[in-house]
Amino acid sequence: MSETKNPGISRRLLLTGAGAGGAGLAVGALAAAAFGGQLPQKPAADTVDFYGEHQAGITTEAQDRMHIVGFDVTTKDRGRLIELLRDWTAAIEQMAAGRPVGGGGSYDAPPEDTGEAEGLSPAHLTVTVGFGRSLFLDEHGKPRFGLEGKLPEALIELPHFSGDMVEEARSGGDIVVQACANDPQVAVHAIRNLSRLGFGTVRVRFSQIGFGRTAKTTSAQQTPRNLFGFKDGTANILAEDADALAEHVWVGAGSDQPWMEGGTYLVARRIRMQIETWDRSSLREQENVVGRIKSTGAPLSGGEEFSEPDFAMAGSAGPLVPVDSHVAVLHPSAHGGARMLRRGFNYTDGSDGLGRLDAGLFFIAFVVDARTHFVPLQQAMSANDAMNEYLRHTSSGLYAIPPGIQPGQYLGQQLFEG
Ligand SMILES: C=CC1=C(C)c2cc3[nH]c(cc4nc(cc5[nH]c(cc1n2)c(C)c5CCC(=O)O)C(CCC(=O)O)=C4C)c(C)c3C=C
Ligand SMILES: [Fe+2]
Repeated sequence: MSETKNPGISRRLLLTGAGAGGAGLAVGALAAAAFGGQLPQKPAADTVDFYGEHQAGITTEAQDRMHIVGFDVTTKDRGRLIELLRDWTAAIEQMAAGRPVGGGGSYDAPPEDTGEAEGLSPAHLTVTVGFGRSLFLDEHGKPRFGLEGKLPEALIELPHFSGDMVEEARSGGDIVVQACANDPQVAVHAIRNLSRLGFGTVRVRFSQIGFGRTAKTTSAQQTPRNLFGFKDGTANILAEDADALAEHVWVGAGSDQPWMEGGTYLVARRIRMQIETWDRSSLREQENVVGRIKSTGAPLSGGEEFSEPDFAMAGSAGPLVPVDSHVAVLHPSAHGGARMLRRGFNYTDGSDGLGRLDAGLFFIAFVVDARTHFVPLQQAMSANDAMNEYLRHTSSGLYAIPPGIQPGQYLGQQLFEG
């Protein structure tokens, strides 16, 4: 990764005095200026465009690291919420370009940027912001923030699925912020600085770090592996497939809420994987559960990784791809053609106190409508999927992801001013 930020003067050089003669206050003031981005900047490499028709972090190449946070809004003041969205937009734009947050600041005030990304590559940082149903309606069903009439029909309360062990404190939230990067420190820095800007307006409800991507979103990327050791993302919707994106991911012009045109819906499920049990199961069992060959990712009916599974091909004891295998249960042919853009991450969160790792998949998918593209699939999965024996769903969330913006606009402007 290249080091491309604030190449003029490094903060360490300034603070040690080695680069500026050592006079405390002058050095400090100069450091504050450099850190605030007031010196000439070279355009950073390793960046992903922040502005565009759609928000970054959806079809843009899946990075290796993620930090996702659900926030609850603590203010009742619509103007303050909009002000925060403006501040976040400015900060995200700066961080995505590899610059520190803020515009300088005073030496006698806390630095505007927390500093831990200084000197690092922007690492293809993307920050994606969305809104939960609870931003629109309070617990009594009363509109919040003057958003009456703005709740999309598709922004439903996700139902309880059989076997769910969902923890409320890890689920939902008024606002979701997904930061992805190829450097964990860059992703954490982004979330930390947005949380800091939100002090007094929002509070963190849940936070999850993912350490390895479990999907590919462009044809150039290799298919990664999940913690079951299987290739994951083989049949994903890719950025190059504009027709599939238009049909299954992007909200079109016919939606009940014009502000969502060009947006999408993010489904989040924290799924703990019973990896100790999995690791004691035979390779035959593992492959029958997934419906694919572990080493190559090819369907059990034959071919190579990207061959279509043949669910009718018979083996000696029934179909070669078992009817209760994950691939058979979730395949579009079983769901009226519905597909999703998966963009999840492996996670580990220490141990559970019983000698087992708390590890799994933080499942993230982007869909045009969860009522048609997620709920029926999750219902089928919880009823019929052999993989269930090894899974426990511990969180759940659905968020409306507004479209992208142009310079001068703020994230969510279509909702608040549309
Ligand atoms: C309801 C949606 C899905 C959940 C939840 C889910 C969890 C989950 N998946 C794996 C591992 C694999 N999934 C694979 C394919 C696949 N999964 C879903 C949906 C959900 N998965 C779909 C729609 C598909 C594609 C089906 C198809 O078109 O063939 C695969 C196979 C490789 C691939 O295509 O990606 C694996 C492996 C885990 C471990 C998991 C929960 C922890
Ligand atoms: Fe899956």
